[in-house]
Amino acid sequence: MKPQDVLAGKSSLWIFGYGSLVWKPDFKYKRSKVGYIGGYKRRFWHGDNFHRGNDERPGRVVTLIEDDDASTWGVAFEVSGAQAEESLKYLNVRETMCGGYLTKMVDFFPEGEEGAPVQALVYIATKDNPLFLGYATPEVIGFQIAMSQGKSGHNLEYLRRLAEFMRQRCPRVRDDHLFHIEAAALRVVAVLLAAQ
Ligand SMILES: N[C@@H](CCC(=O)N[C@@H](CS)C(=O)NCC(=O)O)C(=O)O
Repeated sequence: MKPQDVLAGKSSLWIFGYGSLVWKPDFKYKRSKVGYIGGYKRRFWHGDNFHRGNDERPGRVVTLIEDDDASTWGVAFEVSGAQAEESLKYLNVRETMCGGYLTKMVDFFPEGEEGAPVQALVYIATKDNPLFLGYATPEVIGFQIAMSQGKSGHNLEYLRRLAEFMRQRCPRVRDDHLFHIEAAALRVVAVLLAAQ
């Protein structure tokens, strides 16, 4: 796949989303497919002081951490021609608000399709990103998410919509990290409501 062919509309580019992109791509695309990439685990280890948090109280969003034994489920979006140009321009702005994400081409395996994987572009926030927060327990992450909000909305919305996507579109996939954090965040909300 040559970039000039994608921009000329002669071939397509697939963009893999695994965080907010699965429920809010906010760019035009030809079609989308649910599926997974191998060699990475999704973790709420990246800070966000814009979309879902601020400088005083950064939110937590997901990134991908290399792990040969892991896979991450999400959605790949097919773009071509003007759509490709517009989506890449848009994502470069959206993702750089969180300190910037690297881009990589990875093998994407569409659900239910036997053939060869599709090459897809993925945005990854690496450990040397200034906003990288790294490991914390589900309780700590859940608390941070329950208490953060930014210009795109509350961090809880980000968490709940990703969890809902996994429950509805990938019901057979086990994602303990995601669901333990969701349960922890909801416990914080319950305590705050009870204290009112
Ligand atoms: N690269 C991730 C997106 C990670 C992510 O959620 N990035 C934040 C920026 S740090 C975002 O787009 N937030 C938009 C929002 O929270 O509405 C994906 O493939 O879904």
